[in-house]
Amino acid sequence: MTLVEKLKLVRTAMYVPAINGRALEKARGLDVDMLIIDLEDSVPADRKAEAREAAVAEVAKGFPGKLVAIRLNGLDSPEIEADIIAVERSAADCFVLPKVESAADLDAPTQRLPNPVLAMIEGPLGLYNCREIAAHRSVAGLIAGVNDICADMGIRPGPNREGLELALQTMVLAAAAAGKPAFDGVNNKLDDMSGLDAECRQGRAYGFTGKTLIHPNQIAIANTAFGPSVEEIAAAEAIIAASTGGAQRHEGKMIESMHVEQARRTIERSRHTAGS
Ligand SMILES: CC(C)(COP(=O)(O)OP(=O)(O)OC[C@H]1O[C@@H](n2cnc3c(N)ncnc32)[C@H](O)[C@@H]1OP(=O)(O)O)[C@@H](O)C(=O)NCCC(=O)NCCSC(=O)C[C@H](O)C(=O)O
Ligand SMILES: [Mg+2]
Repeated sequence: MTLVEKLKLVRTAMYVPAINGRALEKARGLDVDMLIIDLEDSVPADRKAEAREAAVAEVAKGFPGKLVAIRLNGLDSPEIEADIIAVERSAADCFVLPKVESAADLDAPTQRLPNPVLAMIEGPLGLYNCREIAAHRSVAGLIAGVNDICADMGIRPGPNREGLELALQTMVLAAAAAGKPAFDGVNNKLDDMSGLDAECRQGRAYGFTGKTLIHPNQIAIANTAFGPSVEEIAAAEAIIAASTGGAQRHEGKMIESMHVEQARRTIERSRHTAGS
C-alpha cells in the first residue's frame, strides 16, 4: 500500500508536542491512527533544539500500529534549516510542513526530506494555490490550519464554522483533484464533546478523509465520525451484493457503478487500521 493509500485510511491524526515526553509515551497506547510530533506552535522558542532531538529519538523508538509524522517549523522560520538537518535521516512516515503558500516553496525542502510531506494550508495564499500544492510530487495530502486561517484572515467562525466553508471546501477540492487525502483542522474546545462531534460530521460531509486532534479525549468521537458506522458497512455490503453492473433500483434508490465503487471503499476503510 502506498503512503497516500495509507493516509486515506487515517481517521484521526493527533498532535503531540515533541517536548512532552509523558504525552508521547501515553500516545503509544491510544487508539489514534496517526501522531504528528510537533516542533512548531506547541514548542517555545527556547526549547526548539530539545524538541528536535526528542522527536527524532521518539520516532526511532517506534509507534507500532500507527503512522507517525514530524511537524517542522515554518519554511520561512529561523528554525527550518536545523529542523531539516535533524530529520534528514528520520524514519517518520512523513513530515508536516506548516504555512505552505505555493508549490514552488516545496521544491527545495522536499528534496532534502527522506519521505513525503503533508502540506498545511493556513492562509489566503495557500488557499489560492492549494491545487498546485496538492498536486506537488512530494505532497501526500493536505491539512487545514484553521487557527492560522482565522487569525490571518480575520475570520470569526460561527458555531457551525460559518465563514470557514470556502476555505475548508477549497482544500478538500484541491486534495481530491490530486487524488490525495485532506485532514480537517483542530477543534480547540477541549471540553465541548457535542461540538466536536458536530464538527467531525460536518468535516466528513465536506469530504475530509480525517481529522486532526489535540487531546486524547477527542479521539473516540473523531474515530467514530470518520470511520464507517455499522449501518454504513451493512448498506455497502448490500449494494455490492445487489449490484448487477448497470443502473438498477436498490432499496428505493438508483444505484450505478460509482455507488458500488464507493461501497467497496467503505468496506476497505472498515477493514484497515492505518499504520498496520
Ligand atoms: C491542549 C493541552 C495543552 C491541554 O493540556 P492539559 O490540560 O495539561 O491536558 P490534560 O491534563 O487534560 O491531559 C490528560 C492526559 O492526556 C495527556 N495528553 C494531553 N494532550 C495530549 C496529546 N496531545 N497527546 C497525548 N497525550 C496527551 C496528558 O499527558 C495527560 O496524561 P496523564 O498525565 O497520563 O493523565 C494538551 O492537550 C496539548 O498540548 N495538546 C497538543 C497541543 C499541540 O500540539 N498544539 C499544536 C498543534 S495544533 C495547531 O498548531 C493548530 C494549527 O496549526 C492551526 O493553525 O490550526
Ligand atoms: Mg497553524
